[in-house]
Parts: sequence; C-alpha cells; structure tokens
Amino acid sequence: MGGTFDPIHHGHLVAASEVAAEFDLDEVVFVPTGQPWQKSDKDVSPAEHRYLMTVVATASNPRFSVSRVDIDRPGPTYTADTLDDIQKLRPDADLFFITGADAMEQIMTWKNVEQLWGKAHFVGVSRPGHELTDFGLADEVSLMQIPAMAISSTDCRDRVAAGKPVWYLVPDGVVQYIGKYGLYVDDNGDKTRHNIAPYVPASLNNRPEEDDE
Ligand SMILES: Nc1ncnc2c1ncn2[C@@H]1O[C@H](COP(=O)(O)OP(=O)(O)OP(=O)(O)O)[C@@H](O)[C@H]1O
Ligand SMILES: O=C(O)c1ccc[n+]([C@@H]2O[C@H](COP(=O)([O-])O)[C@@H](O)[C@H]2O)c1
Repeated sequence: MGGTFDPIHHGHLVAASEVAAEFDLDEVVFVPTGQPWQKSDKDVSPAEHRYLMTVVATASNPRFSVSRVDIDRPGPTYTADTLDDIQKLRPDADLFFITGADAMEQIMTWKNVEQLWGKAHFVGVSRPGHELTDFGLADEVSLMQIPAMAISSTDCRDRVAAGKPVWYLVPDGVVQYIGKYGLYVDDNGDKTRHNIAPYVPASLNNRPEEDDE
C-alpha cells in the first residue's frame, strides 16, 4: 500500500487490514512516498518522519511491514518504479496494490499507467466522499467496500495545527511521535525546522571507543 502517510491514520490501517483478509495476503508492505509529484503544490513533511510514523503505526501487526524503496529512490515517486523495486525484493510474490477511492479516481493520470496492470493486481477500497470506479478494468482492478473511516491526513494535520486532539484518529504512538517532534504545529510552513537525520540502526552506528588522552 503506497501513501504519503503525513501522518498515517486509522483509515489507512483499516484499508490494509480489510484487503489482507479478503485476499488472504501474507503481508502488507506500506510504502511511504519519496516525492509525491501530484502533491508538489503542498507542503509535505520530511520523508524520515513519515517513514518512522508508518513504522510506529504498523509495528504491532506481524503481517505489516514498511519499505523504504520510494523514499530511498531519488526523484518523483511513480508506482511503476515502486512495483518494480518491490518485485525485485520479493521475486516470487504476486503483488497487489491497495488504493483508496480518491487515488483510484486519479489513476489514469499516473505515469505509464498502461504498464501498471501487468505489475500488480489493483484493489480500490471505498472512502467516504468518493466514487469507487474500476474504469471498466474488471480483470485488473478489484473494488471493495470497507468500513467507512472519515479520516484524512489533511484533517489530522489541521487538527494538530488548531490545537485539537488526534487521539483515536491515528495510533497512540503516532500521536506521541507528532508531539515529540512538534509536527504540524503552526510554524509558518517552515518544515525544515523539524528535519531529522535518516534512521540508522544502532548496530551500524557503533563508533570505536574514544581515546581519553
Ligand atoms: N479514510 C480512508 N479510507 C480509505 N482509503 C484511504 C483513507 N485515507 C487514505 N486512503 C488511501 O490511502 C492511500 C494513501 O493516502 P494518503 O497518504 O494520501 O492519505 P490522505 O488521508 O488521502 O492524505 P491527504 O489528506 O494528505 O491527501 C491512498 O490510496 C488513499 O486513497
Ligand atoms: O505513479 C504515479 O504517477 C502516481 C501518481 C500519484 C500517486 N501515486 C501513488 O499513489 C499512492 C497514494 O498517493 P497519495 O499521493 O494519495 O499519498 C502512492 O503510492 C503514490 O506514489 C502514483
């Protein structure tokens, strides 16, 4: 499941869980976007924050994982590249790509859309306020009704900026992550203030003991 996840919320998690159950999937890989080119007119939080919030949100589900392929690939994020990279990592897997109804509505504008159908089976899930359409591609796209979650990342960001709670709209750990790094508070759009370094596991970051002299 690809997304900007700025922040990840329970609408994303319910969609992933419902599709995994319906299609008996072994795993759902959440893939935060690197540069979501169709959101270039919007302020998007640094990729490392979006990645780490996605890790926090999915950590308790053994069938959920998070991939860095899109945030580690330079340039705009295209799903054709995402699917190629994931297929290289899981050569034997049959890939499914989960999208909400709003993303499905836009899919014909995605790069190399005609190639996408050969790379994965697409599952479009219902989302309040959006029509669910498969553009007549019934063999390539499945449509699925899921419990209606009227939650969006935009609304979560706006609520934080307005000092309103986002408890129960996003996982508890994500509420705490947002507070810890001061994300989405009104800072005149200066996102660089909240930049963090890429995550490096401690085991790769051990420095030799410093000499006391
Ligand atoms: N409440 C929801 N129900 C079903 N699908 C959703 C829901 N929210 C997001 N999705 C789907 O999850 C994927 C990633 O969405 P994204 O990260 O852009 O979240 P968003 O809430 O739409 O964000 P924003 O408000 O910033 O545009 C998209 O395919 C989107 O359609
Ligand atoms: O391939 C494209 O051209 C393309 C254009 C827009 C969106 N997408 C993908 O659709 C997913 C949801 O995107 P978004 O912007 O709604 O978070 C995410 O995986 C994006 O990379 C892909």
